[in-house]
Amino acid sequence: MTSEQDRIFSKPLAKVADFRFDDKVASVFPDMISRSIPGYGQILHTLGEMADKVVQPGTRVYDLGCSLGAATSSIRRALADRDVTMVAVDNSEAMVKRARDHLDAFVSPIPVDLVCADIRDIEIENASMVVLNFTLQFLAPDDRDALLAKIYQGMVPGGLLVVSEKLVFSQPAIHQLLDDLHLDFKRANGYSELEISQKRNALENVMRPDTVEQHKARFQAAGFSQSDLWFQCYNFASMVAIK
Ligand SMILES: Nc1ncnc2c1ncn2[C@@H]1O[C@H](C[S@+](CC[C@H]([NH3+])C(=O)[O-])CC(=O)[O-])[C@@H](O)[C@H]1O
Ligand SMILES: O=C(O)C(=O)Cc1ccccc1
Repeated sequence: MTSEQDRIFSKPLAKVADFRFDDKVASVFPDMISRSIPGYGQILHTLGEMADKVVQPGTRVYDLGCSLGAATSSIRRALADRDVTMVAVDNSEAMVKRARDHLDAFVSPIPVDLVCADIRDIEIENASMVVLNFTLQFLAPDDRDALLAKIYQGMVPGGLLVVSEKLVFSQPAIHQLLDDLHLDFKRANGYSELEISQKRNALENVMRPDTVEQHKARFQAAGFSQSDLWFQCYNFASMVAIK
């Protein structure tokens, strides 16, 4: 369960391949994500606090695109001995393999059904909380509406959906400013210009962020009666939607 420093893009690459959640990425993931996403730790902590308020007994909590299970762990810790089942899903075998060890390291009576599957293919049932923590942006844009509709259908009344994402902005000067601040955040966390630009190229075809307006319209189209932003740092945000 050792986690190393992310140096994946530190050497010049002849050709930058599309970013994949493979073994190499999984082995450095905690370091990579905490040095890349401003507010990541704060968001994880708050997911636990939100769970404490909204999760209903006898229901399920879903963590979709769970990677190593960081959001699941935070929520599971906060829920202590509540009568709930957690379902954590990721389609990267490398991630799921390691997630098991991370989850086993914390003793809890709350069972976690850890599934290696595409979140577009799984059933969602009896959910009082669903988390998409930086996952929706990796889905083909055309598949996003259907996923949200499926989540809505599988939730109990009063259930909470949390969606954290990188954002883009329709106003170009705002976009530039917030993107620059994010790049400074990565520099301050020790990433070189080469690492930053090669990773950016690798993500170009794989991660397609939406505007906050697109997210809000999607929540509404899926049926959610209320939604809003609860956290933003630069071009990274987390939103809540309530059934
Ligand atoms: N269609 C899909 N089906 C299942 N999993 C998918 C799919 N597409 C992508 N993934 C998975 O979504 C995760 C996105 S990372 C989430 C961080 C985590 N939530 C965290 O709170 O630490 C975010 C990031 O790296 O920026 C990866 O593990 C992918 O394998
Ligand atoms: O690194 C970045 O610039 C990102 O936008 C976020 C990210 C973090 C971890 C894996 C993939 C993307």
